[in-house]
Amino acid sequence: MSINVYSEVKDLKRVLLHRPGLELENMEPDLLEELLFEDIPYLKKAQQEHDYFAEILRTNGVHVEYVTDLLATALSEDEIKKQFVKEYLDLSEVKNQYILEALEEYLLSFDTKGMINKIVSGVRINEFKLKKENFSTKVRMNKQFYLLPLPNLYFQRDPIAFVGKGIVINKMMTKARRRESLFMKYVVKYNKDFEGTPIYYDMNNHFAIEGGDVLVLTDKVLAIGISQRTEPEAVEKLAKKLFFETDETFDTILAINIPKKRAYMHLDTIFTMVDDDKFLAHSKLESSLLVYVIKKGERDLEVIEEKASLEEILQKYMNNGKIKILKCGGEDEIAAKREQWNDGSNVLAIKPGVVIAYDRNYVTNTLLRENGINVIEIPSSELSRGRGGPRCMSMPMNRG
Ligand SMILES: NC(=[NH2+])NCCC[C@H](N)C(=O)O
Repeated sequence: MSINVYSEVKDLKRVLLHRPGLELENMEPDLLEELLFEDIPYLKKAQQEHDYFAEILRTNGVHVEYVTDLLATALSEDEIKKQFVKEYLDLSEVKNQYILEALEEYLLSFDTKGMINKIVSGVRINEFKLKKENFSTKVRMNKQFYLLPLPNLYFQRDPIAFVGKGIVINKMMTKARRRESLFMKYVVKYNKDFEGTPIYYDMNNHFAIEGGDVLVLTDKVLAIGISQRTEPEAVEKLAKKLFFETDETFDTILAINIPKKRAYMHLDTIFTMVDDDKFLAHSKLESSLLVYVIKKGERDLEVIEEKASLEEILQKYMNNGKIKILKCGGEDEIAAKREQWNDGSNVLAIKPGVVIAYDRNYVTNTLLRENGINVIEIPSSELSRGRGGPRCMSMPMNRG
């Protein structure tokens, strides 16, 4: 199977998801901020909503894969499984040797699927007794978890990004999510289905980048948000890699400087592509933006600073005078803010002009329809509580 992502809107053929599970039941109010949630979704409903989303994808001809299944296949050999657990624990906050040894033993006592589920849902302090204890273990264990859950895993958009025929394995900005990238790193390395997939960025790099900031506009142009989660150094490194060390067709990156705040989190929180010439964006984004246009020069990157509306910049660099930006929530300021908050701008295109959107954002969805977009709605009362929409919940592997 080869990766093929040269567009945000072309026919979606294969996609990566994670069905939310017990990790949501290990969230409690005191942990919410650290775990990047504002509220606790009700698991049973969240799963029903997620299954509906997956089914809509399937009925539209998209092959759905679950990251935990791909990982289980990758970890089928004991040695690889052990190596994964070691690397996973290295990325966690646990430093105490006795606790590390005990955790390793505990995790490896499960079969592979069970172990992966455990890693995702988190390990509570009361799950097992330490064989060796000392003063520091006592202090360290004065909390609820050895390993915190990964409640954000259902936002498969962020830990990696498939770009062209390769993969960007992200160094994630927050501690809460950093461990997530390891899943697909192991899949690409050890799951035969992904053999030969080139790696364009690795999570061991120092600078952060997250998939929600990476949009593949055409086979030439990428848009990457410089945001709360993605640093300019990471964009620069990726640009050099793509332009000069691969045979990819990309020659332009629009590095869009967006406010470094939670409401703007990733570029795709405020801006998604819905058709060959139509985008949906946060209503406040339209005016003037600073965009660094990174071009493939002869031997080095060439950077031009553009200060104009996003519409003008897209028209110019995508070479399409017809490009139009629709506003999330339309002209109604309150609706714009409400629907933006519930990821009204974060839709997933499955074909040019066909998108999957949360049903709750009805003002935006109506506006999309008035502009000729076919909107397929999915239920959203629980999934939306994690502040991510259909695009955040999915990672395309093949479009075309
Ligand atoms: N691509 C996205 N917009 N992802 C949204 C992720 C939301 C998640 N709770 C976080 O804070 O990381």
